[in-house]
Amino acid sequence: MNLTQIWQAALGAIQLQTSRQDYETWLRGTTLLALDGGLATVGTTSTFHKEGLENRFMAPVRRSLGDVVGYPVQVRVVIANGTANRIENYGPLLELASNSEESESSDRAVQLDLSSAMRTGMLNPKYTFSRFIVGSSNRLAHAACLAVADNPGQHYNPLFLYGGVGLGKTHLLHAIGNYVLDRDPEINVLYVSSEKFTNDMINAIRRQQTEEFRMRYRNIDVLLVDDIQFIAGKEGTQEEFFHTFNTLHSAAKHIVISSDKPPKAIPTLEERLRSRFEWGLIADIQPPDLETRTAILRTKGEQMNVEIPNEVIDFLAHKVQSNIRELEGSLNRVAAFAEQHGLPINVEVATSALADLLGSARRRRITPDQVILAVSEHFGVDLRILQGRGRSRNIVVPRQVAMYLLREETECSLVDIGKLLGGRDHTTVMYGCDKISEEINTDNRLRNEVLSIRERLYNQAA
Ligand SMILES: Nc1ncnc2c1ncn2[C@@H]1O[C@H](COP(=O)(O)OP(=O)(O)OP(=O)(O)O)[C@@H](O)[C@H]1O
Repeated sequence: MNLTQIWQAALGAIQLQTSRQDYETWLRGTTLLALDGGLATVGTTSTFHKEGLENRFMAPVRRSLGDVVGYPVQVRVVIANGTANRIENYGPLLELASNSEESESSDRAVQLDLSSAMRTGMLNPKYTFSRFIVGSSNRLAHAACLAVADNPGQHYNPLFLYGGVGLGKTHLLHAIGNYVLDRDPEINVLYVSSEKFTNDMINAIRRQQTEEFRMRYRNIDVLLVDDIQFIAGKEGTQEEFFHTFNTLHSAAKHIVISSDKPPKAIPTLEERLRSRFEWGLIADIQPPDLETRTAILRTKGEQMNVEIPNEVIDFLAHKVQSNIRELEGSLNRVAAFAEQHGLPINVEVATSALADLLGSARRRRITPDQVILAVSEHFGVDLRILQGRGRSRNIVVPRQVAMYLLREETECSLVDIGKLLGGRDHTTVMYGCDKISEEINTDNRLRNEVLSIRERLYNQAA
């Protein structure tokens, strides 16, 4: 076995003993760099991750590695950049991303000279690359946007960004526009939401100005379209956008599109548009990890010129996990609350300022029994059958949904889940979790079932 294979095998064993969140945060981006005379060198991405691994995971890492190689090993952790496999596949992009000094200085220029933003009339001068914190959740999207901004019309055309609410899609679209204009004010950049595109088109038809509308949209060098999912189901808009897309693309003009889901998962999107959206590069933005949330809070605090103690940053970063807009909002709220009441910023004050938000976070303390019961009631499947050995078809999906929700909503490991659901093997559990997690992207009915069980769980625990 080579180092990668040894590490994959060891990680597989560690994954069984840790919660999903811990695995994703501390172990996923690591690599085995060397194994020499019983000393294993494990690479991770930051001091923060190194300390986390050393403090919490040395025993399982040593044990699992020892089991794989068949002799006892000592482990040391080092910081090695670019360890995540997914990222290594994008070497040229990363080079650009790490070499972004130039973009930072030009971003500063954009902030000082607001005139370029005024000229376009719609770019937010604060949404620049230098104000965008990069972490494992958005590294690919950021690197791809920087590559496009550096050479519009060249690679990754179209660039399709997708991700959940408040994760930075709009910020990145504006950052491309700001960067491009800062370098060359003559370039014709247009940022538009798909709703605005639709309204412009409807107005043009009403006023019999469709030629002007087409001229406007088809003479652009860099077209940035936000929230394309709203175009779904609107046949006339899709038709018009299809022609706009073709005209721009064939003239080597750049198109960057954002959406809350990948092209395949946008319902009622015409096939010819879907396939075009897949021509270039599709990059996702995931919810930020703890390290990125911490960095965002630190930077926002500095930008607000307010000193935020580390324990408050840590507190907020743990409480608000899935939406950067909410993360920023919580920081603003704490600062405003402290100022309003003449109090210092500390964890106690933050707890008071965010009382309602923390109420909703408490809801998330869900037990495995609650999950199994909620799934059983939702699908009308007897608890004993759900937790039994039977494999009839009508049980398989509810049981896989239970596996998925136990993995997502509780601290259960794959092995624990297997025990709860009829003494199943961890690979069966992993297969079930992966299957549901993929299918809810494309199967609306299943997604709604999972959402409604989740809602029931959150309401119960509130
Ligand atoms: N990586 C980041 N670094 C710094 N700030 C960020 C980052 N990601 C998002 N933000 C900030 O979070 C807020 C929400 O981001 P944005 O509006 O770009 O999200 P979005 O993905 O477009 O959301 P929506 O789906 O609601 O349109 C903005 O103020 C943005 O500046």
